[in-house]
This record gives sequence, structure tokens and C-alpha cells, in this order.
Amino acid sequence: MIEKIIKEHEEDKKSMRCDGYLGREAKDVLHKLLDISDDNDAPIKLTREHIKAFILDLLVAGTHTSAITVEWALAQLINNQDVLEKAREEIDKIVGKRRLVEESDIPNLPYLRAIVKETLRLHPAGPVIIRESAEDYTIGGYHIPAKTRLFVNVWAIGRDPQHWENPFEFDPDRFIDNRLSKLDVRGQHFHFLPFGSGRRGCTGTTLALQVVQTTLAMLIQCFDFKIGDDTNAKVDMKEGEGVTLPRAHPLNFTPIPRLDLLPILN
Ligand code: HEM
Repeated sequence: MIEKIIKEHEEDKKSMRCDGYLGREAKDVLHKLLDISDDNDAPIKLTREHIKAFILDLLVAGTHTSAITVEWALAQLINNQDVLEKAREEIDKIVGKRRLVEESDIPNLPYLRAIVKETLRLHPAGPVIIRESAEDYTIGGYHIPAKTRLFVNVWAIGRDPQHWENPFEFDPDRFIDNRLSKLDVRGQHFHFLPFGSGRRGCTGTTLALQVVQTTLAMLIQCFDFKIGDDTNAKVDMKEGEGVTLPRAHPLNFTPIPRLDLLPILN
């Protein structure tokens, strides 16, 4: 599949179909990688293998993780209707009902951002991060020899009662109205590491946040969510198995439009 996409991009390049070649379409990241690989003066020679590995990395690391985070967030919102209502009020007040939420609205939607943080705390799509000790070290009374494989349980840290009040409650307000409001997702606070930390931390954090926050905001803005016929039905929150902490069961619900979508989409 990736070979086919690369070949199509090479054709674009030959027929000068995109921006910088002829000015019609913008170049995407693959066009730019091909440009670099054709550049004989580049400090590092980018091979086809490098390009394939890079694209695969983005697909593997970037798609399922973001999709699962949106799915867990929706499940939590369906089970916590008061939180859903509050998020909807915020979006209706800041964005209104005549246009869709856009990425540029996100800085003005603190409660929505808190919902995503709270989702990442309880359901980190990277539940375990892995390191190797560079040298001998003693920490917390444990001696760790050099070259030991270390597993950091991000999932358990996010639920640790020593760091979180009512850790099992889905409570986005914890990130708004107390000392946790400054708590960031980018690995500066070691009791909250949804994107890891340090030089091997997630390179896609900014993109992931934009995608997850905007997607979730649009869903909240446009739909009510109904499970079966019982208005009080709750979503089963059982976790499944897998490196990205998927749900045990797919999230099945009926989206009920709450806005007149056609004029908005037009
Ligand atoms: C909600 C979505 C995402 C979550 C929760 C997430 C989480 C993580 C975590 C926990 C790590 C390991 C960090 C560490 O070991 O310190 C990681 C690594 C990585 N992520 Fe993400 N990620 C997400 C989305 C993305 C996206 C959208 C991309 C790119 C398109 C991406 C690209 C990567 C890459 C390339 C690495 C490996 C970095 C390295 O080893 O140097 N991730 N991610």
C-alpha cells in the first residue's frame, strides 16, 4: 500500500502536479520527503526504506491512539451527562450553532480541553512506556543495574490515589478549578504522562491534541448520543487487551443530530 502511494507521489512530481512543481495542489509530507531523498546535497541521504518506515510510524503511532481516545471520551460523556451538558453549553456559547467548531476555537474551550486531559488520565492510549537504564542507579531503595528494561505504568500512575483525589471519577473540573489547572500533558509532571516524557516522548502530541479535541468538540456540538431505548442506559467501560488500551466492546450508540447540519456543512 505504501509503495503504491509513494509511486503516485513520484508521478505527481514528474508531471509537476503539485505546489512548487506547478502551483496547483499543496505538497504533502510525502512529496517533501521525496524532494529530500532526491537532494544529493542533503546532509543525510534519505532512502526509500527510511521514507516507508517514517510513513508507517505515523500511521501506526498516530491513527489508532487518537481514535481510541475519542472513543473513550465519548463513552465517558455518555455516562456522565452533566459533563456532556457543560461541554455543550461552553461550545454553544463560544462557537454558536451556525458554524462548526474549528481548530482555532480550541484555545477558547477550556472545559473541552479538560475533558480530553481527564480522558487521557483514565484511558491513556500509551498505557506503558518503556526505557532502558543507561547506567547503574538506586532509586526508592531499588538498585537498577545498567541496561535494565524498565516499564513505566502510565495507566496506574493516572489512577494513583496518592496523586489524584477520587481517582476513578471522571471529573474534568479537577483540571480547571484547583492547583491542577496548570497540569500539562507534555511530560513535565511525572504523575501525568499520557504522551510519555523526554526526548523519546510522543512526537505527535500537538497533532494528536488538535485532532482529538476538534473531533470531540464537533461530535458534542452536532449530536446527542443514544444507547438503545433506555434513556438511562450506561456504556460498559470494560477495557480490552492491546498496547493502545482499546475498549473491550465497541462503542455502539445512535447519533441524533441536534443542529440543522445541512446549512452548516454547506
Ligand atoms: C491521543 C493520541 C496519542 C497518544 C495518547 C500517544 C501516546 C504516545 C506515547 C505514550 C508514546 C511513548 C512516549 C515515551 O516513550 O515517552 C508515543 C510515542 C510516539 N508517538 Fe504518540 N500518541 C498519540 C498520537 C500520536 C500521533 C498523532 C503521532 C504522529 C502522527 C504520534 C507519533 C508518535 C511517535 C513517532 C512516537 C515514538 C517517539 C519515539 O520513540 O521517539 N503519536 N505516543
